[in-house]
Amino acid sequence: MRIAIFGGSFDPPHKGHLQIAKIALEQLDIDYLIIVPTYLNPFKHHFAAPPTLRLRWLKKIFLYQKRVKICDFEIRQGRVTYAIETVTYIKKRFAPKKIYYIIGSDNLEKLHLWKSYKKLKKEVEFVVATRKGFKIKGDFKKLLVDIPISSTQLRQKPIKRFLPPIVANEIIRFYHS
Ligand SMILES: Nc1ncnc2c1ncn2[C@@H]1O[C@H](COP(=O)(O)OP(=O)(O)OP(=O)(O)O)[C@@H](O)[C@H]1O
Ligand SMILES: O=C(O)c1ccc[n+]([C@@H]2O[C@H](COP(=O)([O-])O)[C@@H](O)[C@H]2O)c1
Repeated sequence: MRIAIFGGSFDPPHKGHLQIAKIALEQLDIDYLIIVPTYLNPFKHHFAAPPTLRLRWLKKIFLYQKRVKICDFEIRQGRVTYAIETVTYIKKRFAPKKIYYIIGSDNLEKLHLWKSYKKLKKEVEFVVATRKGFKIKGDFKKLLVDIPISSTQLRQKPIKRFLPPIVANEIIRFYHS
């Protein structure tokens, strides 16, 4: 089996994430895309929406996509979880032949600081989604994403057109009422 892992805070999920998933399924030679919401990103200090709510939004969004799995491994840990732990778990659970790990280009600058980076690099092939304002330095497989939105912007301001329609109202209610 060949898979791609797409980890993220998804606080909230938005159309940039949807485009990454769509392009990954179209362009990477994978059987499954495994989306892994964080409990808390190792480089962040807090989340706004609780982990179980972010998990629920993702499950709703991808309900009918058979090649997408939402993995609650990190959320079940109830603490900061490192990508190397998640990869180790996924290797045991699915025994994949190939693992891609998808990140946006904004995450590239600090990628070398991820826990056990050297080991991680041997276990996975990083794939980088383009993001306006963040150049891609290095030789990575790329996903050409062009949705100029971030979760930060959506926490500050409700912009419905950038939200996944099925959960848009719920998300706006959570952050803005
Ligand atoms: N619009 C986008 N274009 C390309 N990559 C993106 C985009 N939005 C998120 N990503 C990437 O998807 C992954 C998950 O993103 P995350 O959930 O942190 O969203 P975010 O919009 O970056 O959130 P925040 O503003 O809170 O940092 C990260 O690797 C991030 O770089
Ligand atoms: O493993 C690490 O050291 C590490 C450090 C920083 C970020 N990550 C992961 O990178 C993914 C993207 O994070 P985020 O918050 O930008 O969506 C998410 O799955 C994080 O857990 C992982």
